[in-house]
Amino acid sequence: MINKLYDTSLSLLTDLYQLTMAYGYYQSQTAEKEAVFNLYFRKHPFSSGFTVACGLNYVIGYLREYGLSKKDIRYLRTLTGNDGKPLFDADFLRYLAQLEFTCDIDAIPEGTVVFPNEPLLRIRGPILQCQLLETPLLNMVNFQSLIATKAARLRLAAKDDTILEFGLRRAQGVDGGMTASRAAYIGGCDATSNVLAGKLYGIPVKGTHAHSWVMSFPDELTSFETYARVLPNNVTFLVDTYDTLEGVRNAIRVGHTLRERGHTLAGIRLDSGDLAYLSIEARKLLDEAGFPNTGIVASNDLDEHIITSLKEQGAQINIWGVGTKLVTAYDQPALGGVYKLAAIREKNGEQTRWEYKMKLSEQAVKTSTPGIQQVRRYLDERGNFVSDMIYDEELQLTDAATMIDPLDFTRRRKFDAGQPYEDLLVPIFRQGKLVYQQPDIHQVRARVQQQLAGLHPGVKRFVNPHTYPVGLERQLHELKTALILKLRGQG
Ligand SMILES: Nc1ncnc2c1ncn2[C@@H]1O[C@H](COP(=O)(O)OP(=O)(O)OP(=O)(O)O)[C@@H](O)[C@H]1O
Ligand SMILES: O=P(O)(O)OC[C@H]1O[C@H](OP(=O)(O)OP(=O)(O)O)[C@H](O)[C@@H]1O
Ligand SMILES: O=C(O)c1cccnc1
Repeated sequence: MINKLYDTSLSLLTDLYQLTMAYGYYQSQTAEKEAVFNLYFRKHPFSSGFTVACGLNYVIGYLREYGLSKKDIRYLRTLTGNDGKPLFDADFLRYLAQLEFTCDIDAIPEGTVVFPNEPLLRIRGPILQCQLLETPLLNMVNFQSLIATKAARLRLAAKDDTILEFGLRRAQGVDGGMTASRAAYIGGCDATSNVLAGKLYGIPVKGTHAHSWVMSFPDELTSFETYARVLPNNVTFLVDTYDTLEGVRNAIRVGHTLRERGHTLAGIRLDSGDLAYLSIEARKLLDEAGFPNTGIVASNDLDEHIITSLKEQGAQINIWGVGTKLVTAYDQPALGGVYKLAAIREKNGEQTRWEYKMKLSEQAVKTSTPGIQQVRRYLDERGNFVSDMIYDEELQLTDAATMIDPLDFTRRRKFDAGQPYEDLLVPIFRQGKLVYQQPDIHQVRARVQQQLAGLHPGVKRFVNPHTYPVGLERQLHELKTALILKLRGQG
């Protein structure tokens, strides 16, 4: 899908330092060393209690087409170092030209609610390949997860109302607009105004009309009459160009004509002023005139907090048009996902064994977790999510397990063998071959709502949400502690 937007190979969509490190691995004969990297984030965006995983579909599309083209190699040949000499030698460029993607990838499916420090993607394979993928995978997963989370929050605020995504004009460029429309639909929007997103992703497209339509006629009534004549099956009038409530009266006048011709006045749209007051007044006018089923759309810099407030004020709005603050993730424009090395397979004579790796940091939250990680989500008897435990697949895990709270090691939870669970990471690629049956976009969207239903309401509230419990399985915790002590020279 992503490759369709650009008439070029996207295999150079990476930071230069990935290529220089790849060159380093190649020249030091370690390029093929098996490694495991994890992609995870450390903090929810928007002070949210949850994040929605999104972007895997792009990752799959990217990796299926992976391979440097002749033009890519020609370009790399032109790169020079500080001394003006070529950065890469011819042997390395030949190696890159023949490079095929052969990694194993496991991932948490799109539409799953996820939490800090859980690997959303686990990449295992030759270290050179894993390294090259750091930047594109982060690029795809960070942004789409951010927007899907914002949209899921809008859905929580709007409850059963319709949400239309109107963001394309304010989005961060062409691809930002496209991926935002996709992620917004997955997160819970019902339709987009972005027609290319409709075509490429199968998202329903919807819209009203702009002020310019009204302004291009001598008066508002004529503009509404003309619109209704041409598009009688798509009538939602923007009523605030001159005077909002007068606009509603004009909409009602044309609504009667539409009705006589067998059509309906589907809606009116408010785009300025006090949306609570105006929607209540508009609702009264519409009801009194016999249009109780005509919808009221509101737009104008909306976000989940304004929608919540408008609902508390009794606003009579049942369709929310949301643009700028959704597609730009206005209050937090990036998710800080990272990609960290967790293990390398070392040779010891004929034997090989995993050597676990971790990054220490002055800040405890920035210390990475080593190991071949999997996430086990424990459920209660009704299928509600109880807690997530990160464990190491290489360590023997019996069905009964103890989870340690990473912020307070004295806090432990025991799960007995009968406790239902689901392991979240599923195989996506094996040896570079896709082994995953991809759900369609509508199934992913439905999954978000199923997942949100599994979360305690406290985790979903906007103000000081409850922290969903995520911990390390005891053996992994002990291994991590031992490794920290060793790296600090105290082990
Ligand atoms: N009753 C309300 N309660 C809370 N927020 C509201 C209410 N009515 C409108 N808003 C929000 O307040 C902000 C109003 O912004 P602003 O003052 O720029 O709009 P406006 O002057 O009415 O319209 P515009 O400048 O776009 O023509 C918008 O984000 C809007 O969604
Ligand atoms: O407010 P947003 O959430 O971004 O939603 C999209 C906005 O785009 C349109 O207005 P436009 O930007 O053309 O002009 P306006 O701001 O003057 O209404 C529309 O009328 C909305 O107000
Ligand atoms: O269809 C609409 O009403 C619309 C589309 C894009 C931006 N604002 C509004």
